[in-house]
Amino acid sequence: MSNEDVSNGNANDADMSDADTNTTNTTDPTGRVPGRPLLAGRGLVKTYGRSEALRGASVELHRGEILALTGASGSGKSTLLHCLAGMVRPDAGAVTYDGERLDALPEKRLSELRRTDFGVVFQFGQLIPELTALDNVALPLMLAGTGRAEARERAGQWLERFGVRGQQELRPGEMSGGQAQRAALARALVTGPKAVFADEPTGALDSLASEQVMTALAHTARESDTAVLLVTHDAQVAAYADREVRLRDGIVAAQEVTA
Ligand SMILES: Nc1ncnc2c1ncn2[C@@H]1O[C@H](COP(=O)(O)OP(=O)(O)OP(=O)(O)O)[C@@H](O)[C@H]1O
Repeated sequence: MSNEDVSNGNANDADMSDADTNTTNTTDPTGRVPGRPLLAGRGLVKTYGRSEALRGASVELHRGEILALTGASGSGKSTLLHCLAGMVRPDAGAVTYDGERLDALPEKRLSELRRTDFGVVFQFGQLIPELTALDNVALPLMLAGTGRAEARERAGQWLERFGVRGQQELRPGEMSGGQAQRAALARALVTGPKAVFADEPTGALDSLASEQVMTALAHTARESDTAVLLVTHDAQVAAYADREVRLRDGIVAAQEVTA
């Protein structure tokens, strides 16, 4: 089931109120969920030099929802994820997080929000190579003020939960790609974020490791009502999402229910 051009806003529609998004109690054919989204981008435009990465894309992410962003290489998926995660400021349009205009926040408040409310997982290299898996996962807790012993204990529980047992004292270079990626997920989730941004989290993994990572991510998201924005090229990975939004040339070309 697919709906063409259902969600491209225009930058003038960027301001969003509850009334905009709360007009129905039924899920529409695109799978869009009623009620105020946790995170929304409206009419997002981002240009790099002569390259128009986003040309007015709009997308909504709800609590507990796993949303796959798909599309050809260069269609703007990562740029959209970066705008929604507050890592890149759009040239036009609005990003609203929990009722607050994210794109207009001062850098200090934005960094704080990213630390407290968001988790990120990328394709490669986000673990600190000098630290063990345990210390990598404990780090965000320590940065948030948790003491080292408690942070390490909680990190150990998260690693266990993600099936990283017996390798907690290994450094990332000593682990398999799948184990390292599950440790990276544990690190993204250990602080209890409301939203997780995963850009090709399984891009460097074989299909078994990819399945293990996605199962762990989907399970935790459901259990803790965490919203997940997932950029992927892989249809098998996108199948873990509740909904798929397909980008083409910087705008939303289609969205459909996948679950
Ligand atoms: N930091 C940047 N500097 C210059 N151009 C950029 C930058 N980031 C993205 N672009 C350009 O914007 C367009 C969209 O890129 P983006 O990475 O968002 O697409 P994508 O769909 O994630 O691609 P891929 O699947 O290949 O990762 C591309 O033409 C890209 O070259």
